[in-house]
Amino acid sequence: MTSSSSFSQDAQSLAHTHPDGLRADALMEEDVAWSHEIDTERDGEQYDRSERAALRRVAGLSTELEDVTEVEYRQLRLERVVLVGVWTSGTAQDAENSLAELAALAETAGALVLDGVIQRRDKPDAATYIGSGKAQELRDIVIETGADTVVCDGELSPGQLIHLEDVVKVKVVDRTALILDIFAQHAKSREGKAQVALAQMQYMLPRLRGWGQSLSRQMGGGGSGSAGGGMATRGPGETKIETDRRRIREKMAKMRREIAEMKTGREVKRQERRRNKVPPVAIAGYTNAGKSSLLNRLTGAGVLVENALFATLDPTVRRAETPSGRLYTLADTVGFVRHLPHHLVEAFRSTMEEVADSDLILHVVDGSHPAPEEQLAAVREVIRDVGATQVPEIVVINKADAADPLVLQRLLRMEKHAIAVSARTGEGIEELLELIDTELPRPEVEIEALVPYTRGKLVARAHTEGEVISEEHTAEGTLLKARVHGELAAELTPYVAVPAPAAAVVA
Ligand SMILES: Nc1nc2c(ncn2[C@@H]2O[C@H](COP(=O)(O)OP(=O)(O)OP(=O)(O)O)[C@@H](O)[C@H]2O)c(=O)[nH]1
Ligand SMILES: [Mg+2]
Repeated sequence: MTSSSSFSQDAQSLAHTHPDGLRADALMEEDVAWSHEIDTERDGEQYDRSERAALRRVAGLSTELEDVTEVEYRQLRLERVVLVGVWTSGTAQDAENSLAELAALAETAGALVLDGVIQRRDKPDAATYIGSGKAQELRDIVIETGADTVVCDGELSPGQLIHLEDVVKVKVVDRTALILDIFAQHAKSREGKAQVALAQMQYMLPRLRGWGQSLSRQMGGGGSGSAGGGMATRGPGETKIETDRRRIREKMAKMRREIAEMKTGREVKRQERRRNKVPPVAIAGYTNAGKSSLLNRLTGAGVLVENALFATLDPTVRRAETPSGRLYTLADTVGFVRHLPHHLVEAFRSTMEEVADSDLILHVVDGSHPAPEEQLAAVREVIRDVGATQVPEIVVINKADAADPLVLQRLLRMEKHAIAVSARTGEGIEELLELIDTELPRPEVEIEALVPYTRGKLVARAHTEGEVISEEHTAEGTLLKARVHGELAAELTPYVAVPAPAAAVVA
């Protein structure tokens, strides 16, 4: 794990203030339910005996490298993790896909995945996420593999995290913490960093561990024992945790103010872009679908227009040109992921507003993924969330080079507005560019004007901001036939030779 990772840092920095680690002192509802759960635990009786008899091991999750020297090197800096999921519904394949995605997330965060297990249950255990017996087995796997962290495939309550940690005796993190960590590592802009930090604090706040009621409950529960620490710290610990909570709250309030200020700056920039009348196109899609690759493919091949005006654009917004010469901006966006932590959806709402504000969405989906339909649905949920349903969408089925042709056919049949491409090989990219050209809203006014050479700038603007139909250099000036936006049309009015017929006004 790199030093920039807060996956480990979070725990470490908090461990500085709390030698006992992270410990919630507020009892959550789940905790209350716990004692009942222990006596009445009957998990999975309706499933196959074999399924509940053992934790189901998911093969092929290990990322252990062949090269010994590299393994040693990685082990120095990576966390060694065991994944655990609760399979409540769907097929075994669904459950394995979910765990495979968790493995990919863990690797993205810089962890080394040693093993993964799934337990079939009606619902996650209220106390320890997986059943208490299975938690003991998990402890054995942790010892066997030498793991230092367990990653759960869901959002665990503060109580569940504590109780499971007490059984497996290594750090337990959940999917939410993992995603927050990845976002923290990847956020580049000041605003993005602040938003993630805020979301992390929000997540951590109820999860700070202190020696409060949870300890006495733990001791009462018996068996699992408490994870180190010492009761001598109980009194002062409670006070300390309160001070820390207050400090975190103050910091969060300060960050909210800062984010609000940054948002104003971004708003100004966006309005500037709007004023330039360059239609914005947003690339959205599930994480790893190939959004950035597509951005590079679409704008990299000499199409990128160098323009000082846009030098201040966010680095992920590029200028591009359609085959017919119309300019548009192409924005890469944060990748979506299933069960995006709620705090993060809130925090990134502003970033995703770019999507709602665009004239066209390129919805990228990985055609080679085992469940592309689910990815499409997950992304659409977020698109709905940010109120972008009215924006036209092109479904770009990417990785056609690696996808099963039958799956591609199925997707193309299902999605009316879809195209199969490969950002890697360039297959289908020409067609996509054409499609963008037809889907982009067209400038509304068609004009024909004789522009004197002294006003050559207007002709240049017609090229960048509108669509030039024809252009002819005459003795008196440029005879221009073009489709432009209202503002430019007004500026061109003095030179209009033949007034545009009403029928030429295109909606
Ligand atoms: N085979 C194949 N792989 C591709 C293609 N496009 C992208 N990839 C690979 O898919 C992976 C993800 O690509 P990215 O462009 O980073 O995906 P992204 O959607 O921007 O991902 P996030 O920013 O993490 O959400 C990379 O390893 C790419 O090399 C493609 O057309 N074919
Ligand atoms: Mg990307």
